[in-house]
Amino acid sequence: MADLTLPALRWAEPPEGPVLVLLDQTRLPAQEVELVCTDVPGLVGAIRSLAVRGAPVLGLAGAYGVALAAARGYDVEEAARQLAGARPTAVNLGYGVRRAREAYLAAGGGAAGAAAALAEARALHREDAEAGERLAEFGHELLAELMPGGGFRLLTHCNTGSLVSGGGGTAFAVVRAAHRAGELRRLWVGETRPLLQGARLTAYEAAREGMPYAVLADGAAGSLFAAGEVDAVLIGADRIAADGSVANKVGSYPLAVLARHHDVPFVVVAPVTTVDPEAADGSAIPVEQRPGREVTEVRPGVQVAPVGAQAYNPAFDVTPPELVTAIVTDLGVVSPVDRGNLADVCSRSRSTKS
Ligand SMILES: CSC[C@@H](O)[C@@H](O)C(=O)COP(=O)(O)O
Repeated sequence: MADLTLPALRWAEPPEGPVLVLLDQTRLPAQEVELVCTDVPGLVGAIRSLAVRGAPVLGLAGAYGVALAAARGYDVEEAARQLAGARPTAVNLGYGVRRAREAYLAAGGGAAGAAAALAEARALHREDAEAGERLAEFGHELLAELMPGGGFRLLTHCNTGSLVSGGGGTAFAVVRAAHRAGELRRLWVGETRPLLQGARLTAYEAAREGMPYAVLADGAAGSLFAAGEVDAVLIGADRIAADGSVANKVGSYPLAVLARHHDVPFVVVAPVTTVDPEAADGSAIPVEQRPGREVTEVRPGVQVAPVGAQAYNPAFDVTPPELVTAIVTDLGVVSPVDRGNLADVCSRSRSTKS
């Protein structure tokens, strides 16, 4: 099977010095353009503008960002602080920064520290790709248990494919596994207002894979459920609290409510690096508020609301554990209402992070 995954980022060492090369996700699907980051402010800007986005790959960007700062002789502590603060919700960003920074310090800084930070970023990259393979396997098995016989009609939100990871992604990796097994009847792709990660990015990845997919306006999800057209919802996560509350792209929570009303499984797919055992519940998860113009404009400079309109633009919402059927992690599938089980995953996650 051809490898259709897209490298969201890569480290390169041209003669002018090391760089982090990003596939600029703000330009997809119209253009496949690379964005070359030579310094930390450039990378922080790319993270904030969503040129690179999605929880696991933010962890990689953070780790490579520390390696970049170290390799180019910048102040690594300041770089780590700026990178970790670039976006607040995805716990993976701080995790990636921390791992590379600790490797740098443990090697004594300088050139040895720079080499250690890069080696750590590369290790995280490999681990994330491996985690994606396990997510696909466990998630695919879960689909077969929930809906024996295949022919799945799956609804997803935002973008969770290879653009968000060092490998095949999270929820989209499960969809891909079902598709490759000939079991995907339809992938419903929520457009994901306001920045359209579903319509622009998930549809782009689905098209590359030759999946039977259709894009819907977010507001059309209700009538789609009512028509009995959805067998399961599969989404990713930016941070999962210890009680199983799931922060993900805004619009996920309404889908969970709809899924419960229509008795449809609502499944979250995320590596354990996305579990934050220090967040006791959803109220402890910081939700990023983004500029109102993302809502009042259809694209930069093209206003759809009256000039001066106020806007409410949280980037994420939090789904309470009682609405989540299952969380597929790379260590296994857990039910968030079974607290003991999730606590066990959290503690295994903690030991792999230390
Ligand atoms: C593994 S992908 C899970 C989430 O990171 C994804 O669904 C999401 O909400 C990304 O939001 P974004 O604002 O595009 O970074």
